[in-house]
Amino acid sequence: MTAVRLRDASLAYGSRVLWEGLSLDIEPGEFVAVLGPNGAGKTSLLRVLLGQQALSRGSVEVGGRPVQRGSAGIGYVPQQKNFDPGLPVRARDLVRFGIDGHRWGVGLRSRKRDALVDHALARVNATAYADVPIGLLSGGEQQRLRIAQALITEPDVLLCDEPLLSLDLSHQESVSALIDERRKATNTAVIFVTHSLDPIVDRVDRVLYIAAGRFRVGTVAEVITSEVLSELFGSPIQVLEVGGRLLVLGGETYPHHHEEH
Ligand SMILES: Nc1ncnc2c1ncn2[C@@H]1O[C@H](COP(=O)(O)OP(=O)(O)OP(=O)(O)O)[C@@H](O)[C@H]1O
Repeated sequence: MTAVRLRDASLAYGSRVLWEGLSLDIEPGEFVAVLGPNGAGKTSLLRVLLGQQALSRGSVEVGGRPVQRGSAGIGYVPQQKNFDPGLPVRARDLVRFGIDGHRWGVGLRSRKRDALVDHALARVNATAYADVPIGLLSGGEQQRLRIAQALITEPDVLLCDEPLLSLDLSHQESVSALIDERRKATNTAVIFVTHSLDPIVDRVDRVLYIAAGRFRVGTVAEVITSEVLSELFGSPIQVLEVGGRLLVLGGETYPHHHEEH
């Protein structure tokens, strides 16, 4: 069954159209990166999939059903803000909220919950700091816990909003490897909003690039080209390959790593 299906979907706030005519099927286990300049409507797309924002037109289904707020079939890693160092919440408490905040968890015995939390912590290699207050952990460690929280209900779809923001290179690599391993192990579809393709370019199956009220969908090689992006932005964009990286100049400047294709 298709993990996410959008049909002729449009989103406008008043007269401002963020995107329109978006038809897209995302398959189980597929890794889709969502790119675009600030304000293009990337987070709004995630909000649509979460059932927090209605489409202006068209339809959206997740797991073959119309989207539902609070569905256990969707895991969500929100845009990162570091936790306050004094916050009296341990790592395991944060992960546990992934169960307690859901109808999914109603009726589960306490021992069963503890076992699920331990398992989720182990899967993201966070057992060693399970009892540490989250505000004392590094950005990368905090991000692992958010991923554990999002995955504890075994969702079919994982939505990530800039999950690598403010992480150093080694944490960017380990967090994206973690997400990639998980989607392969459990066939979870991943929709990953990002400003930089660099850490995930080898992992993504397709890119959804949104700009100027329009969008393009395809592989990195199909979409990240001067021709396609200039047409999308409606102004000259240059995609340059420099030292094995792909640089997009104009519109907004993003460094993109590029593999030989
Ligand atoms: N509920 C709302 N009502 C009106 N306008 C909104 C609403 N939510 C978002 N917007 C506007 O829609 C635009 C798109 O917002 P969105 O957060 O989806 O963009 P984005 O692509 O995720 O941007 P960024 O890269 O900056 O995070 C923004 O200009 C935002 O101010």
